[in-house]
Amino acid sequence: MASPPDTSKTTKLERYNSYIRKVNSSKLLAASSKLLFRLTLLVTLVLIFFFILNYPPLSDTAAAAAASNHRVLATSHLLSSAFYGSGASWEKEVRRSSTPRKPNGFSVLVTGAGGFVGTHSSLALKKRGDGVLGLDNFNSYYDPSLKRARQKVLKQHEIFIVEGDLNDGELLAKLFDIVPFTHILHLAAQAGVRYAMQNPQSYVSSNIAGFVNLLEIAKNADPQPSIVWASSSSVYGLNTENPFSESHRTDQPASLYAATKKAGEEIAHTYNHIYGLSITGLRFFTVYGPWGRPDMAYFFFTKDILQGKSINVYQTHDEKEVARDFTYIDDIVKGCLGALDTAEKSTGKGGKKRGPAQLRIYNLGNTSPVSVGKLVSILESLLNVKAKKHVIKMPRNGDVPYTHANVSLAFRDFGYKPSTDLSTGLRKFVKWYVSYYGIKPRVEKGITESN
Ligand SMILES: O=C(O)[C@H]1O[C@H](OP(=O)(O)OP(=O)(O)OC[C@H]2O[C@@H](n3ccc(=O)[nH]c3=O)[C@H](O)[C@@H]2O)[C@H](O)[C@@H](O)[C@@H]1O
Repeated sequence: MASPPDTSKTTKLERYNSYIRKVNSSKLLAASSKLLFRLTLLVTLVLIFFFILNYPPLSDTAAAAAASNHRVLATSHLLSSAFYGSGASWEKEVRRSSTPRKPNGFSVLVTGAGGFVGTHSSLALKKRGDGVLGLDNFNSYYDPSLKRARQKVLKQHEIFIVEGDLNDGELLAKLFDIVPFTHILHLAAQAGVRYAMQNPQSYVSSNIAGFVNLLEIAKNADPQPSIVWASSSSVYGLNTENPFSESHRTDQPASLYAATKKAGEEIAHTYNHIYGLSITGLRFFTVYGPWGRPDMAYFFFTKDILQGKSINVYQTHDEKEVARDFTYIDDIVKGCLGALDTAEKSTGKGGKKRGPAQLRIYNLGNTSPVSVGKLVSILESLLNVKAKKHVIKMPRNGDVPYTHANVSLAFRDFGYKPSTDLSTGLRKFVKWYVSYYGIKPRVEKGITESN
């Protein structure tokens, strides 16, 4: 009888193989569950991170605004690189918006296009046939819904705002890859004199680091654009000569805000000197008007007076009235366009200077200072409400007692001639304010009576 084949060896081998398979599969299982665990942990951490960044929601209080502002800047910086320009349609929008409609029209990058002066200037440029591309990070220094409402208006006029931060070099470089901008109107900034004591870093980040970043990109661009940018009357600081002329001292800033704007003027000198960038700085004097900034006195006085809240009216330490050369937005826009129109071409190419380039500084004011007390009484009559005034000594918060512009240089070079007095300008502002916030009936009488 034939003996059955000896299978003991193959059985052993099979058992051994099956053992190895089991070990391997349990190792695989362990490894994949480890991987799954790590992945879950990562996703949870990312979710927590974004939750923290976006919470609490926007608040009115200055402290919350400060924190929130920083968060938004940080998020916008992180997100913009990841999400901008994610497609052909985005690039198409960028090109379409920045293409001029008239022959020899400009192609202007307007930074801070969601801001007060940015919105008005963008509209004016677009209306006359220039191409305009906006850039804004929509931070929450003041109510972002107002910036979004301005963005809507720009969109209706076919102006596209790229959402991103000045400090995002990758984004800026990409924009210059797509569009050969002829000009930059640089209005993005951390504004406000008093807020600099609460959030000093935001001034350094926008007004210094952001400006340098923009100039770095501009100097490398081919063609190099001409640059017009917003400085501030606050650079005159403790200057006592009157009215303020561009030749007066600007080395005694009274606030960090003023110091960062003054730094911007010096930085502009450097980039002009080394790289041949054509740069014009405009010293704005307390700009006001429809679609204005809610952090400014005329704006929050209006809100507080209507709500029956008291307002603080500052006076100097020797009990004199505090006054400002309040300048209406339409005059400022004319000044911006005049500066753009007379800006010469930059002379450099690919980061190299090829000859001397234009470097200018101009005051854009109203040439007629008005006391804060008078501002309040104009508002009272327009709003038809008596203000609850607290006259107090100006806190030591960076404010200066008085501003007054001499604008003869801007008049000489581009015919700048402010034409709106404070009462007329405030009436236009109040008209806009009540219609924007839907409170027209209460103040209709005041606006019509003061017509
Ligand atoms: O022209 C400028 O350079 C600056 O103008 C404004 O700064 P400021 O003139 O201080 O404007 P507001 O903050 O609106 O103050 C206007 C006046 O009201 C006074 N004020 C402000 C706040 C307040 O509670 N009470 C009060 O009397 C201020 O002292 C000042 O005289 C802007 O906020 C700055 O961004 C800009 O650069």
